[in-house]
Amino acid sequence: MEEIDHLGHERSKIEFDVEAMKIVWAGSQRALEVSDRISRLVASDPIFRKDDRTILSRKELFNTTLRKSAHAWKRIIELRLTEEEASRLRFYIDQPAFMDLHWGMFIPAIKGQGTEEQQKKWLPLAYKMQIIGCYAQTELGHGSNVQGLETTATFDPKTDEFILHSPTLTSSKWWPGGLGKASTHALIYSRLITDGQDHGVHGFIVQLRSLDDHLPLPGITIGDIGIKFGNGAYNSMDNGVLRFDHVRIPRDQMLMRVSQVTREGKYLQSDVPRQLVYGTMVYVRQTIVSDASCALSRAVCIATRYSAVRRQFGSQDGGPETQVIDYKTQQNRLFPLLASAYAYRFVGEWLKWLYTDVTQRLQANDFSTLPEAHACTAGLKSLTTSATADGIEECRKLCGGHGYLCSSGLPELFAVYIPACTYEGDNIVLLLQVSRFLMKTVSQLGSGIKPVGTTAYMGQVEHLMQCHCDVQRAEDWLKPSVILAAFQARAARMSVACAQNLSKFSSQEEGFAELSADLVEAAVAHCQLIVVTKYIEKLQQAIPGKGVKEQLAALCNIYALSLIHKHQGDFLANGCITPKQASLVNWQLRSLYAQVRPNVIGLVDAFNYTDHYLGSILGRYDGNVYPKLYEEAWKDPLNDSVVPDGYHEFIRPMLKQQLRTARL
Ligand SMILES: CCCCCCCCCCCCCCC/C=C/C(=O)SCCNC(=O)CCNC(=O)[C@H](O)C(C)(C)COP(=O)(O)OP(=O)(O)OC[C@H]1O[C@@H](n2cnc3c(N)ncnc32)[C@H](O)[C@@H]1OP(=O)(O)O
Ligand SMILES: Cc1cc2nc3c(=O)[nH]c(=O)nc-3n(C[C@H](O)[C@H](O)[C@H](O)COP(=O)(O)OP(=O)(O)OC[C@H]3O[C@@H](n4cnc5c(N)ncnc54)[C@H](O)[C@@H]3O)c2cc1C
Repeated sequence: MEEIDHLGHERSKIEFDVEAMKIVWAGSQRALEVSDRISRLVASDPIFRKDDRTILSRKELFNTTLRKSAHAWKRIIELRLTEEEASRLRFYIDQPAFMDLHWGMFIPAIKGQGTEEQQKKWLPLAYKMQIIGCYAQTELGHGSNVQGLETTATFDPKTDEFILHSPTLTSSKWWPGGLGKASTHALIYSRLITDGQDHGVHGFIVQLRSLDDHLPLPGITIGDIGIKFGNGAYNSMDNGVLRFDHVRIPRDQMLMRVSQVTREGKYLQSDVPRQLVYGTMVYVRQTIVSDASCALSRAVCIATRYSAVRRQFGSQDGGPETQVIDYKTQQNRLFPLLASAYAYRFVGEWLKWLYTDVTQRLQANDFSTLPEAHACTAGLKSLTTSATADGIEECRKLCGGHGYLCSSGLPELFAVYIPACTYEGDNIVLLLQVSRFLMKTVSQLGSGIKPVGTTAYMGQVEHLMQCHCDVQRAEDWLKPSVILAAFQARAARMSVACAQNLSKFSSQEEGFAELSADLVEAAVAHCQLIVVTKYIEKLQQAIPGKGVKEQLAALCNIYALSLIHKHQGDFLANGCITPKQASLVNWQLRSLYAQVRPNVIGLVDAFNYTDHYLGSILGRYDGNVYPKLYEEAWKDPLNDSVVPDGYHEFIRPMLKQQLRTARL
């Protein structure tokens, strides 16, 4: 039967080159080719099916994780996939798994914190999957406060070993993904003790399970921490609990790039800053920003396609009702999310560059950009994950009742995504790190130290404190210089206000505690400025393809102006814009929505997601929503029998009872 494209009418209206936009989204022609090929490979392989995931029991679900991971590894070897292709394969399989932690944290931690010798020993084993590793930092009692971890690694000079021990219940490792059932090894973060002296938290490679029968090694208690939020979702991951009872490991299993313990038990600190122990988190936070653009774009793709299919009200003379995407309220909720997905894509690209740059500098013993890399990764991770979690939920609501069905794909996407606001650093805790960085920058302004990088704008603080926005007509809001000036003035004024208020407290610590809510808002303003700046910089590059740059520019303006509208309290209270200018923002937004409206289906098609990856009936490429929703309902196990299993036991006696009561 010929397939009908129910969105064909929408596609016929698109005014730009969607294929060229796909390249921009993917990052390059080659990246698009890899993504396209691998996503189709996954979609066509029945082992990677996921449409039944929300109705599987926990054990069945975990079993599919093991089966999919083993099959993925087999395909990686058979097809001789490169590291990039293998990582795309895991991405499109789209099921959280111990492999994510093995490749995403265990290996990067050894690379970042291990000596050359340690890397030579452990990396080949890990690359060949002859060991499976996880990243075990968090404990039952401490997650955010890494310095508060309680697990101890005490050096025993007699045997040249460390003794790993969990002294209290709260010192139990708790949460690490892959720890519960799959990992054979872990990177354990614990307090290093030599000669009775506590040197703080360090990383150790520890074998947990036998490589022959997978049983825990002596002294190790290990298991899964239990079911998490939502059906399917993150429950495919074996987040674990682990306790040590005086477990011995050789001395050379402490990661020794940052500091060393000699054979004699002497503790030596190298020139490398101590914060490098936190380096793996910086790396992962950077990847999480790009992941946010993937998760948000996925939800937006579903909500946009469905909004073009769905019709409510407005039928005239028996004609079709109005597509819900044509309601201005729908556009006002949806289009800023579409714009955010693109904005996070570009800031994610930039952050990747920043991370690569800082890594190269670290290798050359230049640590000067580490504080900025920490602040940017922490802040942008926080900003993008919070907005994405909220955005996915908004997309569910944009799809009305059908968005609440698991077959819309949105409940599972939400459930799997929301812990991103917590893992790799609670979002508020991370914003407080950004605000510390900002307060330090402000305090150094008078001392001749010139702010650079993302805080360079603070160098013009005197101007930014008193400048006025010169918008007079709605179109003035389309000028990048006007947008940047408003965001810079807002960020600078909020930071300076915090710094001035901090100086009123007798100690910095007390001030930070009291003003933490304001400090978090100043950090958000700074991070939003970074996203807007990087988007505007992206538009200054050559971008080929008919109409592509114009669409991207419209989305950039929607992103920036919708933020000004949402946070107009900040902009008005700090005198960055006037009430009249705030109302002109809305006029301009409405006109931008009209400009992108004919193109929105093209803008989500440019994500190039397969129906398998989207996992949503509402977001199907062909828009054939209703017949497929109807078909899907009958697949529910409740519909296996016409009369439910419990009828004779529960329904029938109740009905009969009611009959007797009625006769009485
Ligand atoms: C539908 C299906 C979809 C399927 C999708 C499938 C895909 C999903 C797969 C996703 C996989 C994701 C897996 C997630 C795995 C999660 C792992 C984890 O969560 S690991 C644990 C992470 N833990 C944290 O992030 C803890 C947060 N806490 C901290 O980072 C720190 O403790 C702290 C920074 C908050 C505080 O540290 P402390 O030492 O107490 O700090 P100070 O504030 O005193 O700072 C001292 C000094 O150091 C600087 N600093 C701090 N951190 C860093 C750093 N990382 N790098 C560089 N510098 C750092 C700080 O700025 C201070 O500097 P100073 O100059 O002294 O001011
Ligand atoms: C799905 C998932 C996967 C994970 N995977 C791993 C893993 O693989 N390996 C690993 O080691 N860990 C992992 N974690 C643990 C994760 O890193 C921690 O949960 C996270 O760092 C937050 O720490 P916490 O749980 O201690 O939160 P808490 O710090 O206890 O936070 C509780 C509340 O207190 C607030 N708060 C805390 N400190 C402050 C402060 N100074 N100022 C103001 N407010 C504050 C927070 O904002 C939050 O609202 C995972 C967690 C989840 C949910």
